[in-house]
Amino acid sequence: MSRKASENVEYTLRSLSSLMGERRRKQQEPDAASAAGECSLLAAAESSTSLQSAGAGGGGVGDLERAARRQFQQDETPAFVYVVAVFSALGGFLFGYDTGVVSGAMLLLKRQLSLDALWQELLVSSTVGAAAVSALAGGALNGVFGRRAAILLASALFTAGSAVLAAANNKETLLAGRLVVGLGIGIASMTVPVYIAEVSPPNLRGRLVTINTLFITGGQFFASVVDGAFSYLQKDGWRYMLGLAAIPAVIQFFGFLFLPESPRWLIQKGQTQKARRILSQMRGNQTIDEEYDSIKNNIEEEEKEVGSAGPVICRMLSYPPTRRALIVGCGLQMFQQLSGINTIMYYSATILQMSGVEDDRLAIWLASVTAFTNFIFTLVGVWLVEKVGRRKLTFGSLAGTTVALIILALGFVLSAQVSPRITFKPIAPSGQNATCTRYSYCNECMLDPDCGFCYKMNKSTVIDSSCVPVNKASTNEAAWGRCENETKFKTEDIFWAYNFCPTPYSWTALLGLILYLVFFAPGMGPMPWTVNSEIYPLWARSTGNACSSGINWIFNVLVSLTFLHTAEYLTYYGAFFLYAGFAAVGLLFIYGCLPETKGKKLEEIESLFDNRLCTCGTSDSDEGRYIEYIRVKGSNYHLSDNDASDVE
Ligand SMILES: O[C@H]1[C@H](O)[C@@H](O)[C@H](O)[C@@H](O)[C@H]1O
Repeated sequence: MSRKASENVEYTLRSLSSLMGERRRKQQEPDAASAAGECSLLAAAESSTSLQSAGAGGGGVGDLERAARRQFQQDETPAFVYVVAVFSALGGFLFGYDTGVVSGAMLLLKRQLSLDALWQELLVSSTVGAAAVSALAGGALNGVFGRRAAILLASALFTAGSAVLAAANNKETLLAGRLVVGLGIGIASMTVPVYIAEVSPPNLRGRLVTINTLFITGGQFFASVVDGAFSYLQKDGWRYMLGLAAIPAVIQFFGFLFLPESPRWLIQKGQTQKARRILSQMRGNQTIDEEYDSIKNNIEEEEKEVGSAGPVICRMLSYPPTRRALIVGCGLQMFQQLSGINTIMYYSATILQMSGVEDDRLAIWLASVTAFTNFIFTLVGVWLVEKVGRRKLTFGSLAGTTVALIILALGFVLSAQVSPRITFKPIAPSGQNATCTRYSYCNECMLDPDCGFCYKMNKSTVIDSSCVPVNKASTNEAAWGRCENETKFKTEDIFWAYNFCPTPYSWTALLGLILYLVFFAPGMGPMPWTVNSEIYPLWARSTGNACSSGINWIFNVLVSLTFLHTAEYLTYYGAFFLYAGFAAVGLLFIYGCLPETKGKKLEEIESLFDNRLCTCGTSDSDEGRYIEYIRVKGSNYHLSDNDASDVE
C-alpha cells in the first residue's frame, strides 16, 4: 500500500474511532473493550459490514485490514511494564516466603530456645496479626504518599525485620522481628496489586496482577525448600531460613528507587506532566492522550459526584457503587480464607502423615510438593485469567475446591470409621499425665494435641496399641512408655503416630489435598487480589484494598488459629465439612455478586456496580458471542478477539 493510501486508512480509522468515542460518551455507556489510550471499533464477526464501511472511505477493506494487522504485530507492550510488574511482585514473593518459612524455622527454634506452645503461636501469628493492622493502615499511606513510597517502605521493613530475625538471641527479639516483617507484608499485600493494576494496559492487567499471586505461592514454595534444606542444620539453621528474605527485599528496595510512581496517583495529585511522561514510558509507541484524558475526566467527575469531604471509608459506604464494590471485594477475600487454604498449607505435612507418610523429614519435603502444586496451578490461573475472565475462573475454582474439601472430609470419615481400637492401657509413671490413656480409639487420641498413638503391626493389622502423652519437646516420640525413645523404638518395630491414625483409607486425604490445590490455585488464590485491584474508582482504591486485604489477614488468623480447636470439637472431617459449607456459601456469593471486569478500563469498572448486588449472574451478556475488535491506538490498529467484554 502506498504511503498516501496508508495515511488515508489511518485518517479514516482515527476519525471513526473518535466518532465512536464521542457517540459512546454521549450515550454515557461504558466503553468496555477499549484499551488504554484506545478506541474500539466493534464489529460482530459474522457481519463485517461496519468494518467494510469503515474501510470504504480509505482504500477498501482489504487494505484497511492488512494495515490494521500489520500494526497489530508491531504494537507491543513495552518490556518496561513487565519489569515494573516483576519488581513489584517481589513484594508478593516476600509475603509468601515470610508466611511460609516459619513452620520449618519453628521446628528448630522451639528446641534451641525452649519455646512453649504460647510462644510458638505468638511467633507464627504475630506476623499475620501485624499484617492485618498494616494492611488496614496502608490505605491512608498509599493515598497520601503514593504507591511507590508504600512499596519502598514495605521493602525496608522486610529488610530490617529479616536482619533482626537472623541476628536474634532471644524470643523477645524474634517477636519484634516477626512483627516488623508482618508490617511489611500487610503494606505489600495491599499496595502491589493496586500499583500493578494502575500501570498495566487493560488487556494485560489481569495477567500482570495475577503474577503477584504467582510470586506469593512461589515464595511459599521456595520457603518450603529452604526449610527442608536447612532442617539438617540443627543449630542456627533457622537464622538462615528467616534471614534469607533480606536478599529479595534489598533488591526490591533498590529497584524501586529507580521505578516510577503510578501515573493514576500522580494525576490525582495534580502532577500531570510527570504522569504523562510515565504513562508514555509504560505504553511505548501507543498514544496516551485518550487514556490520560479519561483518567483525568474520571477524577473530576468522581469529585463532583461523591464530593471530597469526610473520611474516604464513609464516602465509600454512603455511595452505592463503591459500597457494593467493597462488599464484593471483602466477601471474596473472606471466602478465600474461609475455604481453608492456609489450614491446608500449614497442615499439609500432617495431612500427608495421615495418608501414610511416617517419616517427619519426608513429610516436610512432601509439604514442599504441596507448595509446588499451589505454585504451578497459580501459573495456570495467570494463563486463564485473560482467556476465561475473572468471574468464570473464580466460580469454577471454588466449585472444584468445594468438591475437593468434601472428598478430603470423606477421607477422614472413612479413616475414623476404621480407626484402630486401643488395646493396651499402660500405667502412667507417678507424677506423669495419664489423660491420654483414657481414650478407646485412635481417632480420639489423635485429636488431642497432647497425645499420640503407639502401636505394633502384624502384617497389615494394628496390634498392641496405646494412647500416651507426646513429648512436648519433640512430637516424634512419646513422653514415656514404649515410644519414648525414637531411635530405640524404631529398631523394635514399634510405631508412633502423632496427629494421625494408621488406616487403609488415608489415600483419600492425599487425593483430596491435591485436588484442593489444583482447583484452588488458579482461581480462588489469585482472583480476590486481582479483582480487588480493579473494582474501586481511583479515589476509593487504596481504602478499598486496605479494607479487603485487612479482611483477608483477619480471616487468615481466625481460620488457622482455630483449626486445631475446631478439629478437637468437630473432628477433622467436621472441620473440613465446615470449610466445604463456607465454600458453598461463597459459590452463591460469587454467582450472584461478582461482575466480569476482564478487558475493561479501570475507569469503566465502577459502572458495573450501578445496579443492585446479586444481579451479576443474570447479566452474562457476552456468552456465546464472538466479537472482533479493531483497536485504534494513535497510529496503531489492532485486530484482536481477546477483549470480548463490550457489547453494544
Ligand atoms: O492468594 C494467596 C495464596 O493463595 C496463598 O497460597 C495463601 O497462603 C494466601 O493466604 C492467599 O491470600
